[in-house]
Amino acid sequence: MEKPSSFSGLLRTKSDQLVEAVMAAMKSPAASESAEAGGGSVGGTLSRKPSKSLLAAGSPGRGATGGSSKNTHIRKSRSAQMKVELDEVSNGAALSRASSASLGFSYSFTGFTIAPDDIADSRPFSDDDIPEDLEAGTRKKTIQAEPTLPIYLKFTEVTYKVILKGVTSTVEKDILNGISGSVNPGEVLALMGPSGSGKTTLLSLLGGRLRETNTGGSITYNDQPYSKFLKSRIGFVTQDDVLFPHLTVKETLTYAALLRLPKTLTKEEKEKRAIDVICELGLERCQETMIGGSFVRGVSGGERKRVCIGNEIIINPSLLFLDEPTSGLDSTTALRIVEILQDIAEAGKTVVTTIHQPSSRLFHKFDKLILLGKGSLLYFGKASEAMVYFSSIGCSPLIAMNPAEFLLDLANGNINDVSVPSELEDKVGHSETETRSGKPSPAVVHEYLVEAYETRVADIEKKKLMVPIPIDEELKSKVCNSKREWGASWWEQFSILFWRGLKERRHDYFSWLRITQVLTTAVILGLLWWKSDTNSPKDIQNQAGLLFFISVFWGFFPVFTAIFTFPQERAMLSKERAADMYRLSAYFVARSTSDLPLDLLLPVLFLLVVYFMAGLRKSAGPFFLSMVTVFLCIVAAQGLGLAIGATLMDLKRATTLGSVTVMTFMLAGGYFVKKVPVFISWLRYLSFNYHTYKLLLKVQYEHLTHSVDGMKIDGGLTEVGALLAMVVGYRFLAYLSLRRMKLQNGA
Ligand SMILES: Nc1ncnc2c1ncn2[C@@H]1O[C@H](COP(=O)(O)OP(=O)(O)OP(=O)(O)O)[C@@H](O)[C@H]1O
Repeated sequence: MEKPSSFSGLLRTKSDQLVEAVMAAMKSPAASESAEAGGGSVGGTLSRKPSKSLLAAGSPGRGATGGSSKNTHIRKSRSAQMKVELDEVSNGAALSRASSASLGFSYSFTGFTIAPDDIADSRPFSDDDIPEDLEAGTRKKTIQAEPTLPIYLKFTEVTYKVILKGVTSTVEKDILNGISGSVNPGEVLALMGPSGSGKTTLLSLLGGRLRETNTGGSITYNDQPYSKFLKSRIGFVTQDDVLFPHLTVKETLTYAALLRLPKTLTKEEKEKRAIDVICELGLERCQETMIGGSFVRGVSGGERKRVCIGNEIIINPSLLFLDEPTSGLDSTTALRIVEILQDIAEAGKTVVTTIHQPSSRLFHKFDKLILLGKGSLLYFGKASEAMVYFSSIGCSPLIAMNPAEFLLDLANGNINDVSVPSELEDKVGHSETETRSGKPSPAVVHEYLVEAYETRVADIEKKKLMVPIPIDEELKSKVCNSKREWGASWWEQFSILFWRGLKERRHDYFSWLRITQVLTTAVILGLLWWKSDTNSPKDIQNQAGLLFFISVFWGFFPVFTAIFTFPQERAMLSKERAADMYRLSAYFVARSTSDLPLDLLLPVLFLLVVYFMAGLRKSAGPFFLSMVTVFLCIVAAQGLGLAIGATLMDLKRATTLGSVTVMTFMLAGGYFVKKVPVFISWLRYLSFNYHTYKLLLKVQYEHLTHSVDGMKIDGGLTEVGALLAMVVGYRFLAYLSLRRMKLQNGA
């Protein structure tokens, strides 16, 4: 084919041809079929590569179906005739091709107007959006070209309910009521339905992310139940973009590659894979840009979504689940994302996606469709046959509308612009609104649609699900393998997570605010205790106040910084653990040590200022021992913060408990209360302030006295032992709490 002078030039030429083809289609039913067939090739030229659904829509088989349903309608009424034309639009896809080719201009003929939604959806790709090499056809599309284990997903009579506990009673709520369907390698299944209809719940169940006792029915992968093996074969893009805001696009994908790709690949090969995914998703221009978040400006919403998809497709998954990948994106970006999904499916993967309100262009790109309404199945089958099915049960749009909009209206029970069969019209109730509108209530429409699907289609579809999948037993049994395959050894995981943690928090790391805060406190303390001496017991007591403050200061801050560690990363941890990216122990050790360098640098600066300004014991030994004591206090206090955060996983509750604990430990630290009742005196042994204070007293005054202000100065080993036990014990508690969280999530 002759190369057009520009991409938009090509589109304009083809759109003119399409307008003619569509006009011919509108004039005669027979001509509509030939127009469709002709349109197929045009549509193929329009998309960046021949789209499966467009080509399929142009096939004689599908055209014939659209034609026969149309003839039935023509015999009915004038409004039915209108419907016929609309059916032709949606089923034959000729007009949808025309609308996508019309590229933003509206046209009206024979009383038919392209729906405004379609026009809005028909914005052209800008030439800038098309990478030059791709446009010229020199770049080979490589998305996920490597073969993977094909996975056939089948689900029968899937149910899910939640138990809602009220103050006085417990209520069971059905979220899904017997959903059945299937999707094969090479296909994209779209889950559609109004908000709250159960799309996310169904997707989570299919993706193995929701495995609770209150589920029913069967979900099989190559006719086998879910196994741990699948965790590393499934990509799951969640509705919310869970990414580290301070990593760049390239860093995000590189760390994902290093952690998730199999050990058989070298580090260089994994890094190259990340670059390939960047190119394949068209993220080259923003690869060095930070992801960004609520407070940091970063990549755009569409780019962020593509990074999320990249994070999952980097492992070349056999099954890819996406929860509303196009929400909040403009129609052109949404189209690009759906085209990427098509590419992935065409490479032999199985793709399931929820979608809120796709434009007509997007709708025609899905192979299969599930329409849910209030947790019940209203339609499962080929997306291209959805309109035919609803026509067959007497529901068709009365005005031109995007098929997805029509289906969502139906699923919502809104039949304002929909012709309905007489049996449904007869069910108009006596309520004021129903009498006024002359339409049955949404609940009645819902009931009718559920019943229609149950009686006309469900059994046929269920029988199809009984047919064994066409792959050999060896491949089927692979899915049953419950052995986990880690992408990296424990040490590699630790080191990758450690460096990732450092990079993510690099902006915090040398935060001048923190350094200024610590130095200012040190200077104020130095001035208040300026050149203090130890000539008398009273002077020693005065100086001891400074030592107690140091033990409180370095016990307080680490608790409150560590409390945030796990609750803040909860979503990321759940997501990555669900994908078996690393061992929890590797993450835990990396995360709890990656902040240590700065946490230990700040007290050095602090002590250098305070120690010499306040005139503490001037020799190297006491200085370094004081430093080690403060280090021990910090690491023990951090342990407590980690344990509280990991146990509660809720910042509000954790900070409340943290402040009560820190205050109690400070009071039991031995400075304020001298005569503690015996029954509560054990509390001081739990206080890191108490042990730190005793050690600091020992370091400063053991050569002068045996006790300071009633505190006995002794060997110090007990205090060191107690602090070390806290360092390990609190961390162990934090680790166990994280494990428990994992079990609760079923990940
Ligand atoms: N754990 C739960 N407790 C109570 N209700 C729940 C729970 N999980 C889901 N639901 C309810 O189940 C219904 C379906 O939720 P789901 O998130 O699957 O809907 P959705 O179709 O994905 O909605 P949206 O399009 O708005 O994301 C909603 O009414 C939701 O409130």
